[in-house]
Amino acid sequence: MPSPTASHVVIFPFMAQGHALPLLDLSKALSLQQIKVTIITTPSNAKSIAKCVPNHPDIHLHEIPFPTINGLPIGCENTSQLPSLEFLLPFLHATKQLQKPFEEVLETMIKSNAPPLCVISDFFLGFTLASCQALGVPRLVFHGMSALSMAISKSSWVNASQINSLSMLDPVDLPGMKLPFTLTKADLPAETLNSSNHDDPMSEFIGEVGWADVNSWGIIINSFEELEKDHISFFESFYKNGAKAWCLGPLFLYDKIEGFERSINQNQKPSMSTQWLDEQSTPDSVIYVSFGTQADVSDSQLDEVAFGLEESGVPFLWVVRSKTWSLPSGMEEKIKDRGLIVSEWVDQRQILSHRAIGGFLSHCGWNSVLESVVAGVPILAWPMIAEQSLNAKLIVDGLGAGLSVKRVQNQGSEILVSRQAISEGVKELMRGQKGRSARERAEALGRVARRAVQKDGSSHDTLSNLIDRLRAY
Ligand SMILES: O=c1ccn([C@@H]2O[C@H](COP(=O)(O)OP(=O)(O)O[C@H]3O[C@H](CO)[C@@H](O)[C@H](O)[C@H]3O)[C@@H](O)[C@H]2O)c(=O)[nH]1
Repeated sequence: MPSPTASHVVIFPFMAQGHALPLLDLSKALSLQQIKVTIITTPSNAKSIAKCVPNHPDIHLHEIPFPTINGLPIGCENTSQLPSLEFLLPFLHATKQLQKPFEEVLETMIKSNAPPLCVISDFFLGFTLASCQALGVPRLVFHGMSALSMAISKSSWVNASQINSLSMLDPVDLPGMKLPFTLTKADLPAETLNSSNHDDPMSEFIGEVGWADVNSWGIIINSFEELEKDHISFFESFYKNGAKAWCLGPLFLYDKIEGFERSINQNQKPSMSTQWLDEQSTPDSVIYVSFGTQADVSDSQLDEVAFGLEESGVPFLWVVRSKTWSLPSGMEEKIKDRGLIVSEWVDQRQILSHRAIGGFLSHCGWNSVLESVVAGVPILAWPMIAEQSLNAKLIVDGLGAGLSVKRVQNQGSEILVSRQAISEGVKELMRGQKGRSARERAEALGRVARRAVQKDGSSHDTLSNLIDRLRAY
């Protein structure tokens, strides 16, 4: 049992940028509340984490070795290093072997009279619950998604047999849930409809970590109450033992709070993207294009993006992750005065807040959605995998802060977006009336989001309440 004076939290992020980054920002939020943080991670992830968390006396990294298993390339310690998403399941199974070293870290803390107030660990690291329960430490689970998406996913998992009898574009009604948009079966993450398929290994894994999820002490949500208040109690109803959901976001805003700005070397040259954006003299004139860290986009689809951006006539900054793709021939010459394509990691938050950026063609990962909204940048939504369709529906239909790119399902399962659809969507977002009104909505929402983490804001107060509850546990 943690002592009432303990002021120490253990954070164990999943090894994927979209999941880890918000928890690193949470460590900064906690240290602002005089809470010490130990971040548990593996050696290669520790190197990138060290670049993101400031050199702060209250934030420590503790490394545990990543296991070597058959079916996973050696040295692969982060989903961004996987050759393709096909390796995700072996990767997820490998992380289960982190249980023993994780438990040893907790045991050492307890033996040395420094038990943590709680462990905050990712949904995918379900094994942490058993260790926490055995050692009497509360586990808070973190999903990286909004409460709305989580509530829809959990309800669809429970109601899968009824939903499976519908056709893809039929509206889905989830009992007890008030949705801010019309939901169809096509919007739902594939795994959520597989709950009764015991032969599907991914569903089996989700079922396993899902059990640990609902038996956790609480849930950390990277979102803010003003956005989620209509779904929180429905979401909490899936949890046992009265677990509470704590909306603490947008967590990345803690990165900007005084004392925690990522250390910037004054002599360091601005990045190529920043230099290029600085040269764009018209505010809101450039569209930023990025599809996150997980989705695999085929080379032929990337060709369509290139042609679509070129046809739109709109200046663009595009981050491409593919190692195999190159620009179609003749394209470099056509776009050289109007577009910048980069293949390295960029500071997306900084880019979105640049005055030249006026729109974001995005896959709608939840972090990107939050970062765009906070910057007052409307989204051209192109969801690809996981719960991204739900985020896209929320931003476009629920909040009016974006537009949808037109997607067409071809004969196979691939969804193709044509160059015309990209060009039309980009032009409407950047220069059309619908884009203008989406920008106004994004700006208004951004103001609410920023207020949430300020003193007396909803997320700020919720964090203080959470710490009080943990101290009283
Ligand atoms: O060059 C880059 C690329 C990405 N990022 C950052 O990386 C994060 C990416 O997160 P997100 O936009 O959520 O995309 P993914 O990592 O692809 O998202 C995964 O994780 C999300 C959070 O759980 C889910 O919503 C998505 O469906 C899932 O694919 C964001 O903070 C970006 O700012 C950069 O800073 N620079």
